[in-house]
Amino acid sequence: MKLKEQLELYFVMGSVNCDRDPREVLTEALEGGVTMFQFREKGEPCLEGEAKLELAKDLQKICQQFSVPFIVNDDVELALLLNADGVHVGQEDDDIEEVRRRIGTKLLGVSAHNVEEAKRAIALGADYLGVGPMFLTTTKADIRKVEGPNVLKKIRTAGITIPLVGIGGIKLNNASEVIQAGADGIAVISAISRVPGTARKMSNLLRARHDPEFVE
Ligand SMILES: Cc1ncsc1CCOP(=O)(O)O
Ligand SMILES: C=C1C=NC(C)=NC1=N
Repeated sequence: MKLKEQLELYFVMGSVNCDRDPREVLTEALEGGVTMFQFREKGEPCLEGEAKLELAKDLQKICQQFSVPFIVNDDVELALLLNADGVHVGQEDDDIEEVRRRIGTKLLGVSAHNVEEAKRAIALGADYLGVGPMFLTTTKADIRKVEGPNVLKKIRTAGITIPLVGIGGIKLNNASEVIQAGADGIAVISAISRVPGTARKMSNLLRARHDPEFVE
């Protein structure tokens, strides 16, 4: 399966984003049609050390049962220890070239906020970009200015064809807007982690656009 297809419904989550056992939340999300998963253990009070490692191992096993890629946010050490399928880093995180050197051919996702950051990430070896925040969100404390889906159009107009997901405040009622603006998929935290059944609804919505009689 091509990376653009794998990025269609990208669930990002950590224990902080869950009101119940993250293992149950992930299993239900994967049953609902999530196509890629990122373990992002951030915020207050996030797990560390042994507890973080144990949860990561369990979530990776669940992804393997569904043959869905398991990506680790920021923690390159953990990604290598688990032989994860890839890492996702921010523009400011460890220098992107250094991360690429350490992970070899594993997937490298980089956050980008505008065209200039998108170009920089690509030059440094990104395989896909996470662009946002698309809409207002309280899930991430230190979000940059909300540029909206328009920034996706600008990136595509700049001739950038790399696989892209939008992220930030994406819900069932605004997901289509992100795709129409040029994203290959959507990256979602709370809409899926806190509301059972949302993954299935988003999956159906996203897949419908490939149906022949689909009219936008
Ligand atoms: C990690 C991240 N990066 C930009 S916004 C965001 C949080 C997205 O969370 P939610 O899907 O709950 O709005
Ligand atoms: C900040 C982020 C942006 N995009 C993605 C896919 N994941 C992230 N953690």
